[in-house]
Amino acid sequence: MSFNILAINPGSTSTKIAVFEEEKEVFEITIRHPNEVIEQYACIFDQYDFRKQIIIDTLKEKGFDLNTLNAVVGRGGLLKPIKGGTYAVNEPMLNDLKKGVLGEHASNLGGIIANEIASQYHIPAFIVDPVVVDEMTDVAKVSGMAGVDRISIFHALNQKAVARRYAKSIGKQYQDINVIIAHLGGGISVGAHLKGKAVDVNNALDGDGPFSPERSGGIPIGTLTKMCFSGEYTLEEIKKKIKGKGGLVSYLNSNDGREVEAMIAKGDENAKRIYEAMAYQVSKEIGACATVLKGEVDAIILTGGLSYSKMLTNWIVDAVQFIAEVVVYPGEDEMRALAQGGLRVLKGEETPQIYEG
Ligand SMILES: Nc1ncnc2c1ncn2[C@@H]1O[C@H](COP(=O)(O)OP(=O)(O)OP(=O)(O)O)[C@@H](O)[C@H]1O
Ligand SMILES: CCCC(=O)O
Repeated sequence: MSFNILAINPGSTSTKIAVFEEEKEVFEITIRHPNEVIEQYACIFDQYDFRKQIIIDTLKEKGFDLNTLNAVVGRGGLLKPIKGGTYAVNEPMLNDLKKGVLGEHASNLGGIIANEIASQYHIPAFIVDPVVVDEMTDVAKVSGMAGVDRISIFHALNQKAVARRYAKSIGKQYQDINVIIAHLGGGISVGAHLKGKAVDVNNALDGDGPFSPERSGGIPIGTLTKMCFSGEYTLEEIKKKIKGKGGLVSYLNSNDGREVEAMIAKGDENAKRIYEAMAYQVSKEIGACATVLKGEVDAIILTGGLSYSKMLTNWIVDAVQFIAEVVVYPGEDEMRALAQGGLRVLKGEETPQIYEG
């Protein structure tokens, strides 16, 4: 018997859906949501009906028969910290996704919508490697200020998918290799993966690690603290400076690597300095991860949309190739990773994990 899986990946400006027949992608569709539509909703959960309906309508337009599905898999969101793997959607998870226990993220809707569609067709719903996957060692969690722990929030789904892909390419299992993975997207996360576990990674959502197209990354906290108490900014304004209007946006008013490269091509020296600084910070973070793995690194993997950029990846390769071979997997393969996570459970290769809440 072959299994059919619907994968749902809600992002900040789009919802991606894909149908897989086992490993084979039948189709993938990206439904874009213009800013003026998204802005009508006060919080992520308020978008639930609109996003669910648009998925069902799109599948109908495509002539796809939902009765042929064996499972629905959604990208999981800001749950309480959990270890990696495939999780069956359950009540504690739905409650936490609705409440946004760790905050608002479009992927909070993934599990909720997957569950709604799956229950109509009496099939299981799963989430796979949500952004809160936490495999950090105890020592990595110490921040330097009692009461403030370092937190693992990163592109777990894509990082683990590319780690498995690299392992397969060298005839090994993810559990047998040590890799450093830099996901270079709208947000940037750099993870040290030790034998199948992301034992250290920067929190890509909250002022930690390298800056990214839209996020500030870690910045000098003394200066930030003064800004916070200057009376010049509201809490919301400061949060926006860290996430949304930080990074490339704050310096160059663009979150698009291609636009920045066009500025550089026209001779804009400041654009070059900032873009190179982003590569510099990513390289430094990779160097830090090499120490976490005590120098035993099989490969450094660059992935995410910015990895399409030769300019950026060349700077990084130049700085870190002394550590290990650098492999570039541009873009992301999250839809396949979601489907594969569901498939591993349907085939009995993995037992679904239970979210305790
Ligand atoms: N060929 C390219 N050259 C330079 N930059 C590129 C290229 N293709 C995509 N990018 C940049 O990649 C970034 C988006 O990456 P990606 O699509 O992985 O992000 P996202 O999915 O929006 O966010 P995230 O990866 O954090 O979830 C943008 O800055 C985009 O301009
Ligand atoms: C933190 C991973 C997902 C994102 O960048 O939004």
